Amino acid sequence: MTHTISSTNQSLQIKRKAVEVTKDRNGTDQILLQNPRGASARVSLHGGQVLSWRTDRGEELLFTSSKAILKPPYAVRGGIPICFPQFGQRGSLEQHGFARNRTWIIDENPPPLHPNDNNGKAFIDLLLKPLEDDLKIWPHSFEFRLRVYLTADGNLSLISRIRNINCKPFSFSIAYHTYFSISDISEVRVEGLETLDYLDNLCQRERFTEQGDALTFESEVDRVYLGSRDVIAIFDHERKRAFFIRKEGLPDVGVWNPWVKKSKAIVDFGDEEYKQMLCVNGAAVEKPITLKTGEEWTGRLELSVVPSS
Ligand SMILES: O=P(O)(O)OC[C@H]1O[C@@H](O)[C@H](O)[C@@H](O)[C@@H]1O
Repeated sequence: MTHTISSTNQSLQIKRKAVEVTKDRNGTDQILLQNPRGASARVSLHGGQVLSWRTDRGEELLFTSSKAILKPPYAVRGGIPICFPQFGQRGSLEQHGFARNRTWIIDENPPPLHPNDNNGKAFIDLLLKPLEDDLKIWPHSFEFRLRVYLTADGNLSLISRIRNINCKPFSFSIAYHTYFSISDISEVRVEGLETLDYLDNLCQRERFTEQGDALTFESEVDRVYLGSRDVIAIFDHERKRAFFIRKEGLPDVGVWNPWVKKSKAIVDFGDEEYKQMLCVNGAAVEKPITLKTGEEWTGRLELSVVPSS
């Protein structure tokens, strides 16, 4: 970052690099995205995981556990791990698939996206291809391209393109496992899921229908809401702000908070940290996505934060 004094009005101008690549303490590349107003996002090549998203006032919007294991191949408990090619335990793979545990690369020459998606400088393109060991447990040749993009307004956008590379049709599920930072789980409500059916992981995935006007929290929640609208909101009354989750190609929404007992059983999670985080995940779970040879799927998630009463 450089600081310069403008000769005309003597005001302090701060010039930031839109994209900077650094190394974390394990030697893994991390990419810092910054927009001209000072909002930022940090992405690791480990897991293609967004680790931080900050406002122009430097306020962190994503939760990371104080007990997170910052050593590959573990996924960091926080930020936005990507669950692919399996969400949860619905399949033969380890929970949430392997993409969050692999090293991605920077895609220097990605195929072009829709022009609007290039409208700015603060973005990075990542690429994951299967390793030989991955093909043994999931024998499908794919390319997973992920663009992480910080807009001029400070919104965080994730665009995924998954392609079948010349192999038999395959199916996958996917989720952006987003750990939102909140003031207190008892003070938040989620809107946009009312009247939807959901599968309850706490009751062997039994199907229920959401009855309330908005979702509030007073015990463990582990659900997948089915076929939701494309905008979901999380209102944080104490912090007087709301997150908006806009999604395309991701019909379902995972909602997870481990509450008291489960928190104590998770090694990389503090006993009391369930109060400060809520996972609301744009996902395609119930109906897996099938790609024939040469076909590509695109999914988008855009996160924004606004003041609210
Ligand atoms: O500990 P993991 O593998 O990151 O998973 C955390 C949670 O992720 C949620 O999405 C699942 O629905 C929960 O059942 C799970 O406990």
